Amino acid sequence: MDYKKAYEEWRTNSYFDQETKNELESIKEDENEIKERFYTDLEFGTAGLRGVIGAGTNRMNIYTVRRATQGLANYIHNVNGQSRGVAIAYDSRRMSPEFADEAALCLAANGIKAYVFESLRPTPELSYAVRKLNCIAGINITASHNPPEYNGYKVYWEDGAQITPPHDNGIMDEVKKVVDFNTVKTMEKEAAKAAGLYQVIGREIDDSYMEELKSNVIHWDAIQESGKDIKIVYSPLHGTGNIPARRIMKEIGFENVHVVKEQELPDGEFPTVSYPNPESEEAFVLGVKLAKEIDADLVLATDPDADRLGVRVKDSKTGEYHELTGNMSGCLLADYEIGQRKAVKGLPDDGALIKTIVTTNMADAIAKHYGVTVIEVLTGFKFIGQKILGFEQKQKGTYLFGFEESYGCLIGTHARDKDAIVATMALCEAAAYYKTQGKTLWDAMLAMYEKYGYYKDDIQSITLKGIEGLEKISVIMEQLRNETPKEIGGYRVLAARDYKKEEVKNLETGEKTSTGLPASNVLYYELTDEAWLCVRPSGTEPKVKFYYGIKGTSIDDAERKSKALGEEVLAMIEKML
Ligand SMILES: O=P([O-])(O)O[C@H]1O[C@H](COP(=O)(O)O)[C@@H](O)[C@H](O)[C@H]1O
Ligand SMILES: [Mg+2]
Repeated sequence: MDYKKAYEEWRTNSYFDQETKNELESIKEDENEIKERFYTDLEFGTAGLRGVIGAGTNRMNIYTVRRATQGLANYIHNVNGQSRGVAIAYDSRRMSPEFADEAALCLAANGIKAYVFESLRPTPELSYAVRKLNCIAGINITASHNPPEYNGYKVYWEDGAQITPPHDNGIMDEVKKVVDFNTVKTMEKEAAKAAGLYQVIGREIDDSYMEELKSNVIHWDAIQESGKDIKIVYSPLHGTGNIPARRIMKEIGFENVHVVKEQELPDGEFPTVSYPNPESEEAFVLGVKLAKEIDADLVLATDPDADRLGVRVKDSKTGEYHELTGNMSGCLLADYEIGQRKAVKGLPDDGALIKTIVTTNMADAIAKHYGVTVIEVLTGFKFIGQKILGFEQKQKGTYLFGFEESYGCLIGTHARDKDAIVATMALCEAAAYYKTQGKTLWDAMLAMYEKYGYYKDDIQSITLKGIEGLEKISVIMEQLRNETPKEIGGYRVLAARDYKKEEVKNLETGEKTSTGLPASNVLYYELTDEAWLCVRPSGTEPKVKFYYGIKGTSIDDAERKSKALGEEVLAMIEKML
């Protein structure tokens, strides 16, 4: 893309507003900034569009949001779905309500009805609303847990999952075809409302969403018995979780919930953290502080769009609060949900647990224990959603549970994206259930290690921003791709999977087989002693991620092995930078 030409167009064309032009004027001496903003169009990644808010083609602003929506509208017309409408939600970020309205009014101007939530809502509720309202698609304006300068645009198809092939490519192609901004339609809100093309939604969807969640409770008896004794600290991290997470806990019988006041209200600047990711240590500082003051059993935090649930659980022996990673809380919930479902009503013959290629191998051990099939997909909850649709259509299988490496799981099939509200509900229920057995969630976690093995998984992510960062990430990937390591951290490489080439190479025999998954820029090394390492560029943040896992013989052994491999991985990264 000729970035100078694009920059000039945005500065001079009467289509763009004065504020945008002023912003662009202020960078006229900064060649690099101009290039960063205009060298490309913002592209769809793991979870739709995500970018820094500001003027430019590679930024999130009303023009790029309208353009993406015009492409979506064109695609909806291509498949003749215009009569079904599109559900739209947004989070607590800067510009989120404005972008939601821009999307709605672009759709309306294209004759497609928009159902817009009256105020902020979680991602999983939007996913639910798409199916509930029989919409053809859905949009959520959110950049999840990214830093405050970001916003984003998640796109859902009629099944309630984020777009995957063929719709993602179809939509992206339509977006690319929108080259002239004057072909992007919009209309006035009052006119859209009068024409019945802009409908506000809220309460009815909230109520039925809550009912759907509750239908997944297995042990009402346990909640009744010990729910009120469990003390919970909860933080919505300034996002959308506050109302729904508290509502579900209250409605199922957890009354002893203490909200982190400083993080209670929606605020797109996320003033108490540098970025609102429950996976970061700082997100839990205030929550754990409050937990210690009141002696809480668990600390929960949802990310701004409430699809990730972060967890800390109290160790009754030491009084310490242990972090549960996404893998750990995912396993805890998988074991509880599948195990208790089996005990209470039995499992379907074709029950399946869905994980991604970077989810812990403990998931496989759990599935094996309950005689359940494991299905592996690429990173991105959308691929788990895609499997659920497959089960509904023609593929054999019944969805039991699905989870990722990062925080994110889904209990039930009401939503087709990860759901931190239902996860909050299930985790509280599990805490109540284990309490009736005299155990804490941490005890349950320890019991799982004993039962399934001491799996420990971790990640090292390196942030590499901008055009230069992208290039570095691509150099790292190519370097590894061209020179397969024979050994990593003292473990021999048994097989190297190159998901881009869709190929698994057995390093001992030289034999090549297929990965069985669609092409994706991911490298995966199977190591001796059930260890592994996987490298992929993030599709939501300017990062390259190194995921790894080991299996130990005790907690201490696993800690030691994981730390050692982590150091080796860091040294490897250091060398490549
Ligand atoms: O950011 P969220 O909570 O929407 O989560 C999104 O990004 C995560 C990380 O993706 P990546 O490793 O490509 O950055 C994905 O696992 C998840 O499925 C996706 O919805
Ligand atoms: Mg999120």
